Amino acid sequence: MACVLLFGRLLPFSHRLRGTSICLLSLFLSYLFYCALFPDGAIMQTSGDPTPSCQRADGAKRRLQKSLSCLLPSDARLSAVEASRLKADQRPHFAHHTAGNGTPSPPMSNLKFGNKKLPNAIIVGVKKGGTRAVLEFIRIHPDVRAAGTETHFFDRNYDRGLDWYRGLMPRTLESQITMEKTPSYFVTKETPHRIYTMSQDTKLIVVVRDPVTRAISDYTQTLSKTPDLPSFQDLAFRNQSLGIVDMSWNAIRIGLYALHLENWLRYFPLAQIHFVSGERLITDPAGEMARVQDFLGLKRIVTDKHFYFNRTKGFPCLKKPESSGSPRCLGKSKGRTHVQIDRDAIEQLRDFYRPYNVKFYEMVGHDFKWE
Ligand SMILES: Nc1ncnc2c1ncn2[C@@H]1O[C@H](COP(=O)(O)OS(=O)(=O)O)[C@@H](OP(=O)(O)O)[C@H]1O
Repeated sequence: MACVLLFGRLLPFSHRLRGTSICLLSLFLSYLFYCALFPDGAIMQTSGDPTPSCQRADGAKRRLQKSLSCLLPSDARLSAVEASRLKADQRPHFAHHTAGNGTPSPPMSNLKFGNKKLPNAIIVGVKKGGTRAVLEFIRIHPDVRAAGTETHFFDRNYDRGLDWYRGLMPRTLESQITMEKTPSYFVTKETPHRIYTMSQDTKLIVVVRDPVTRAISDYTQTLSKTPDLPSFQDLAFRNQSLGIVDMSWNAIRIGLYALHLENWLRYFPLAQIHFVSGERLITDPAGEMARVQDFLGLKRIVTDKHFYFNRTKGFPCLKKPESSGSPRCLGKSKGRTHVQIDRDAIEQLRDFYRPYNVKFYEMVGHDFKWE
């Protein structure tokens, strides 16, 4: 427009006519060029996000993927690979998603930004079973978003209310499921009823591990924080020569899986609880994660191509993601060298746990072979 006015002032009419035509033609060509570059209006969507990586447009396909991920707040942002998977797999995994949680369905306009929702699935235990590994492995699935830290809502923070709890959750798209993990839930008496009150459709995951190894792992962790702790044997036995185990010691009590499970089965059917083998999670993480994905109604996207065995750590770690970053192993507090416990004490504990383990195998219909 400025161009037309300028010509109008400076040039005679015939020149003006020609100048105006050139001006209009160049405007028209610019418009055509713009349309060819941004055929889907993606530029409108991404322009709201000042992140440089979101403004880059290199290729129509990649731009489409990016436009989806750029719509999310940074904590909910997906990699381009995840975004394309998400588009390909938009089926609802949890029919009860919203109604079951008492969370109203968000209006369509909110979908692109995601909403904080109460969890659909919770890893409820057990402490030192491998809960962090399961959470970190499942959350690479594009249809899963998880609270990073343990919320302890149903045991320590219940008085804060469900809105507080929901506030701790990441934003999710309607097709994504929300998860959290707090291992102490499994042994807290009130928790099953409280989760049931939130939603009786909540899916529960329990990572179980040989209770003797679990107890030693638990003790090793406490010792690392409290160096003057009494010996493992002093805590584990009321009278070691008589083989009387102290069931009131938490590290022992947590391993009585059959007893704790009874409490959960008062509220949830067995089919709604999935048990992950803590041992197989280390030897075959992809196999265990395939079962977790099936249980959650997710497409099997986390597979053996995501893992490698890190010899230094002695555990499976996550490979470098396609987009960026470096290979990821769990932190130093996962996979500690255990305190040496004498063989007799271990045998005594095995004898102690055997009937509880057998009962547990019967209850869940699976032999975990903790011998
Ligand atoms: N991939 C991988 N990397 C590291 N560690 C792994 C992994 N998979 C399972 N584990 C086992 O997880 C144990 C810790 O369990 P949790 O994460 O449930 O511990 S906690 O309750 O949250 O403190 C931890 O126990 P310790 O070996 O006794 O430290 C590990 O044996």
